[in-house]
Amino acid sequence: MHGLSDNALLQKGSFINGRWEVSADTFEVRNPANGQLLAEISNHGAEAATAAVEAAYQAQKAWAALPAAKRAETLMAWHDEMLAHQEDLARLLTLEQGKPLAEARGEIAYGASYIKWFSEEAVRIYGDTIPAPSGDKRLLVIKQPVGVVGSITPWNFPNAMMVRKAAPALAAGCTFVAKPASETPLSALAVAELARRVGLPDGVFNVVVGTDSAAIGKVLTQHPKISKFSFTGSTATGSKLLAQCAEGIKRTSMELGGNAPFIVFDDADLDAAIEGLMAAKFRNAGQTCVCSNRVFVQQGVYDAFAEKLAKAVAELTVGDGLVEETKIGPLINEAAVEKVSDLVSQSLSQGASRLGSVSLSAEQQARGFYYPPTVLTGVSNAMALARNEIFGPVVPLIPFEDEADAIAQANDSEFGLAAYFYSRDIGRVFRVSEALEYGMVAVNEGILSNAAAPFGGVKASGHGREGSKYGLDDYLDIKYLCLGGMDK
Ligand SMILES: NC(=O)c1ccc[n+]([C@@H]2O[C@H](COP(=O)([O-])OP(=O)(O)OC[C@H]3O[C@@H](n4cnc5c(N)ncnc54)[C@H](O)[C@@H]3O)[C@@H](O)[C@H]2O)c1
Ligand SMILES: O=C[C@H](O)CS(=O)(=O)O
Repeated sequence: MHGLSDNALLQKGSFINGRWEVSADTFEVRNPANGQLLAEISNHGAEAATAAVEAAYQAQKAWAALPAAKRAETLMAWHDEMLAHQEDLARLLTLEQGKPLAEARGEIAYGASYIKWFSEEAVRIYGDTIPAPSGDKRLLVIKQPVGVVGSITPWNFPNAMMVRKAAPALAAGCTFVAKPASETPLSALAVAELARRVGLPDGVFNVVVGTDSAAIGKVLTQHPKISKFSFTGSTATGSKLLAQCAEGIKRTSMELGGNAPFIVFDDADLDAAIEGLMAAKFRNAGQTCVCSNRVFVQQGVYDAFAEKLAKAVAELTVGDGLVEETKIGPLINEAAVEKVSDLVSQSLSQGASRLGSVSLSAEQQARGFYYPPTVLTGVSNAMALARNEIFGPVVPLIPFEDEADAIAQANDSEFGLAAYFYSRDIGRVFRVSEALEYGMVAVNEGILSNAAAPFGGVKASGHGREGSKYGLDDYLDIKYLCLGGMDK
């Protein structure tokens, strides 16, 4: 079915306590490229989420008591299975989310790299001894898993966003209850099937699927046996869920929305900047949290850069992600197309101009949720495209005068996730990197994400870090031990 080699990877129920649970009530998953029905998935809610949390709680102490090397071994087996089934996982991902197959393959490898990274970190959860203030004491610090983790993730990276949380959680000795987006549950369920095959103990990793995200979310943010909630999604939803977590003083990680500036100084290598922008903007048809959202170009190179960019964008092929030549797949749904269209219309009415665009075929206009890659010039930081996360293949070009102007405009946003700039001046590289109010800054580079790096934002883009040596801290509690009477 659906061209899979291993049809058992297409699961349709929730994965709770090591078992597949199905319900008569179902919801549809459809291909955004053509509306094809892919599967009817069990529509679970609060009851299933509660059962998953209880199972995770029962499993957590035994999982944490395993030697870290044993947890690491199981995680690596999970990693190996993901790569062994990379093609099927990528195909499922493209079918339900729409991104080109090559990008989907990349997402599977990216997700697996977090499992590998944290299988290696699992055996390096060190504590401290602290010089005591008096001879009768010894001071120690140990780190312990926070407990049961609830997780909710978005549709744009349906494999990697969930795995990027599960890997450190399980490595730390926590257990995990995930709710994927109902637009794209198949990828999460396939990962759960691989977890079952490698022998993750029952209850350690659970996936609950359903359309009543609020009901499931209430359990994952407020159940007494939930210790930590980790969310990736929009800032609006993150804010709601953070408030729900506050009632029970849950630990949280929030990976939220972005509005990335991409700054091209007049001393930049323009061809390198074009290459970097094409990567930073058009990945997943512009539907990533770190996509460049506002492109600031210094006046002296504005026209030359705009001309080069228009040529590069005109080469982009739009189509079904399963077609190897496709570079730009569909957006996730009709509402996403309408949102991008509205932002472009508003900005044009506010004075922007359309420099270039790619034509959609009659079929693409009739079926699927396609939006043509588009370049707009004469945009200002006050226009709708600059004030909102576009989440589509649209590039607004905004001119700037000098370094101070670029920094001021780039920082004029409530978001603070990723920022990019191109300059060959080492003094400018340090001045601008330090002045930008973002959690991540890429210099002369368009792709900054990898498992070794601390991924996360500041301001309305959230808190916490995923990946890197810092990533485990989000799933560990620090315990201070004070040993007295040591002089007797
Ligand atoms: N910072 C990051 O790492 C990162 C990564 C990917 C996406 N994002 C952000 O996610 C957004 C796009 O994803 P989206 O449209 O799916 O976001 P969204 O916030 O609408 O949905 C995210 C998840 O939250 C669930 N959800 C929605 N409302 C809920 C509620 N009231 N209670 C519980 N769960 C609820 C959804 O079902 C989905 O699983 C963009 O803003 C993007 O920037 C951020
Ligand atoms: O959309 C958000 C993802 O975190 C993007 S990335 O693949 O991690 O760069």
